[in-house]
Amino acid sequence: MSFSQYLRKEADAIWEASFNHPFVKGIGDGTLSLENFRYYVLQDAYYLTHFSRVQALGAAKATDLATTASMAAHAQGTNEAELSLHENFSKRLGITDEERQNFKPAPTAYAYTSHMYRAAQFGHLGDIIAAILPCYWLYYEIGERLQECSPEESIYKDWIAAYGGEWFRELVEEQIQRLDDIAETVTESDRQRMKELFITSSIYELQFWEMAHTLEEWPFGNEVFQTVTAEVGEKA
Ligand SMILES: Cc1ncc(C[n+]2csc(CCO)c2C)c(N)n1
Repeated sequence: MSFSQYLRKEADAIWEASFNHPFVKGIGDGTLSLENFRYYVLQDAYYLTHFSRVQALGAAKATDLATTASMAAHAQGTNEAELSLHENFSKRLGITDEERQNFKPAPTAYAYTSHMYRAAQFGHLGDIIAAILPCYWLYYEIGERLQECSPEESIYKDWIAAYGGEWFRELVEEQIQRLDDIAETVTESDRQRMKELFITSSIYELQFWEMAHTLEEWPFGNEVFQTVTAEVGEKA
């Protein structure tokens, strides 16, 4: 069994919980409220900004030029593909620039992106791929599972179409192959760490749906977050 297949198996119960989460089910059957989806879109735009930076850190950590170029292309792709999807949704959902400027990430969005930066800070390219692969792969499997669904809400139809598409499968397969190639050349303790990063990201993916389902907020209010961001010079 390949390393990626092994990780997929180990994460199966967590992924099943994502497939069955009311937010995901609600996209499929169209019962998800637009208030929750709107909240998700705002949090996800924040997530994607940082995801793209982590991909770029992967480009910097690669040890051959072809991989550097490919990871950089992925970082650019996140901006083009994902954020253009978001721009489209934002217009349709009436999200204003002011709302974006005053936006504060919820605890889970902050924790998930922090987890990916941790992999990038302390790990090698294999750690970064292990931490970001569930984002690609889980969304692809969700897209596949929802292909047959035809929710009345056209925003949800477009969301399903985006992740079930062929262009997306190629991106996912490329990153799976990269993970398996790296896994063959590293030590057992490296593989153990990569597994933990993959599982942790899988759990955060599940928590991300839950965050949007519950419209999660910071205890004591979002103002607390202004102090956190001021400390680390956060701009995004
Ligand atoms: C929380 C969260 N997780 C995964 C994705 C999906 N995604 C984000 S970047 C990327 C790779 C390039 O498209 C993919 C598949 C998302 N949007 N939000």
